[in-house]
Amino acid sequence: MIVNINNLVKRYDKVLAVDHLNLQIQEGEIFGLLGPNGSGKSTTINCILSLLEYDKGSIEVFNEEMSPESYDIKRDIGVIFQQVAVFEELTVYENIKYFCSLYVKDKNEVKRLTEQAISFVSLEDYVKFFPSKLSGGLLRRLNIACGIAHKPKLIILDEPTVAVDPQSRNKILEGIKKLNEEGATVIYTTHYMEEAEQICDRIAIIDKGKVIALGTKEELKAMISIGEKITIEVFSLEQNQLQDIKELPRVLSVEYKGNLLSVKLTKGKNNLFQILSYLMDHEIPFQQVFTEQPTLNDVFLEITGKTLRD
Ligand SMILES: Nc1ncnc2c1ncn2[C@@H]1O[C@H](COP(=O)(O)OP(=O)(O)OP(=O)(O)O)[C@@H](O)[C@H]1O
Repeated sequence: MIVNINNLVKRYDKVLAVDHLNLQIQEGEIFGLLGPNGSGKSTTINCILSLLEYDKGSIEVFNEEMSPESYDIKRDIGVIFQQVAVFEELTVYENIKYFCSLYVKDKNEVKRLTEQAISFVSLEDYVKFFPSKLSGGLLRRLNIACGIAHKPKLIILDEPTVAVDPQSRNKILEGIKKLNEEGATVIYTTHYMEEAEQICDRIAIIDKGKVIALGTKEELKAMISIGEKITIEVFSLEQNQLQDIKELPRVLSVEYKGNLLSVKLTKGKNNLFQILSYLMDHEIPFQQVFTEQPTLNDVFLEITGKTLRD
């Protein structure tokens, strides 16, 4: 067990930010904390790091109780916060080297680790740049390189891709996967469900300071009734026909808006076939057809009644 959180409660005056939260994070996993803004992700991270005092509960990191003075534990943790924290007067290379040398004494080792961190976030072409000359995405990549250069066993990233361009976002996600393959355990907070699906081995969905669902993405999707979403471009549909489709086997809900018929169904064979057969039997013309698996947003919606991106 790398992190063990039991019954964590954290209040800010009247706001209950973390509400009896339990989490056990295993060695070697990329663990996602997925939840909307204000759900308590950053507060949980700050409690894990003992940067915040909490009201109740216990937190162990590497099987030891975490406290503000746990310097040995903190040495093995790399944290990347949302806010970029680098030195403006140092170049990309010098910044990473500086942060690495806070933990590593041997100069050759610092050089090797600095170069490796640069390659992890693909900043090879920018080593001589000063931070003020970097785009937002490149700056975030530099921030990450500074946090991971000393090869921590546990890497915590708090929403590292918010407002980052797609190219930098992909580099960041690829870098995190590489670090994990090399042995680091990763805690990754995000409100982007696609990212959680893309890189996380297990995901805790958080809402109002509570874990409302936990598992692999497959396990989470199996918790809900929706198995498939079918969307068909249909140009004219009568109310009674819509009702007929609603009554087909396994159909959970039907919506018809702007020439798009959207049908949610439970898992089953021939879901698409039965809907297309109905349209053809009734000589209802249709064009484009899409089918989708449920997303983590559907999981969130079914459990909480609201979407992840309100
Ligand atoms: N310093 C603070 N003082 C008072 N309330 C706070 C403070 N920090 C956070 N909160 C509140 O605690 C709750 C949890 O916030 P937190 O920042 O942990 O959520 P989050 O999931 O990380 O959201 P975000 O992605 O927006 O940072 C929210 O209601 C927030 O307004």
